[in-house]
Amino acid sequence: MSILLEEKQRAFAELREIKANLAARGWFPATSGNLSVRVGDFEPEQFTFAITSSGRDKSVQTPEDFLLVNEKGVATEATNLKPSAETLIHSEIYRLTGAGAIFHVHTIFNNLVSELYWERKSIPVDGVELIKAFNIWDEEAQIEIPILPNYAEIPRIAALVEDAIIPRIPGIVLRKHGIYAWGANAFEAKRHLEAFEFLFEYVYRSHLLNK
Ligand SMILES: CSCCC(=O)C(=O)COP(=O)(O)O
Ligand SMILES: [Zn+2]
Repeated sequence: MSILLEEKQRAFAELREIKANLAARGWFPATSGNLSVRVGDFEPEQFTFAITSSGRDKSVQTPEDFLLVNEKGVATEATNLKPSAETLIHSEIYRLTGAGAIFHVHTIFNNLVSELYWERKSIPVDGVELIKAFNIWDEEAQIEIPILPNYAEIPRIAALVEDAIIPRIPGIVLRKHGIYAWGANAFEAKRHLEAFEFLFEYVYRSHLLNK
């Protein structure tokens, strides 16, 4: 699949902007986190996406921050850059959802609630207005946000994604690790990520209040 230079530049510019925005909130501590945006045509078995390079300080902007990879996570252009260590999780989410963008961050609140609700394997949220950010408009909606184990081997986590995805919930949490939030495009993925983080803080604080 050939990607036009223009499409690549647009994707990198989008990632650069979202990276700076999320970094300003402190959502990439210690080089953690990764971001991707899909580029070009999509078929579940063949697609391309732009993703952050691995291990870099995501709070600084450099010419080496992003690269293009295919659905197997292999670079599609000659480069010395290494894609995110978690690229296979992005690939699997794209394959299964056809999303346009995926953002992954580690925060204190997503780590805390993933442990608090680990045995349940999902984080319950009841009747909070911001659930509407997921386009769920029922009054007093109740949702469950899935939690997966944080295995050291990324392919083992990727293999669990298919069974974990709940179609109306655009995110998955890894235990004591972080969240993957996605959307049809970068605007929607950011809205979803912000909603998840708001809800995690709400869930954690209400747990303390009810103790
Ligand atoms: C120091 S963070 C450990 C790896 C991780 O969870 C992460 O999100 C960043 O990995 P990447 O390879 O995308 O930099
Ligand atoms: Zn991570």
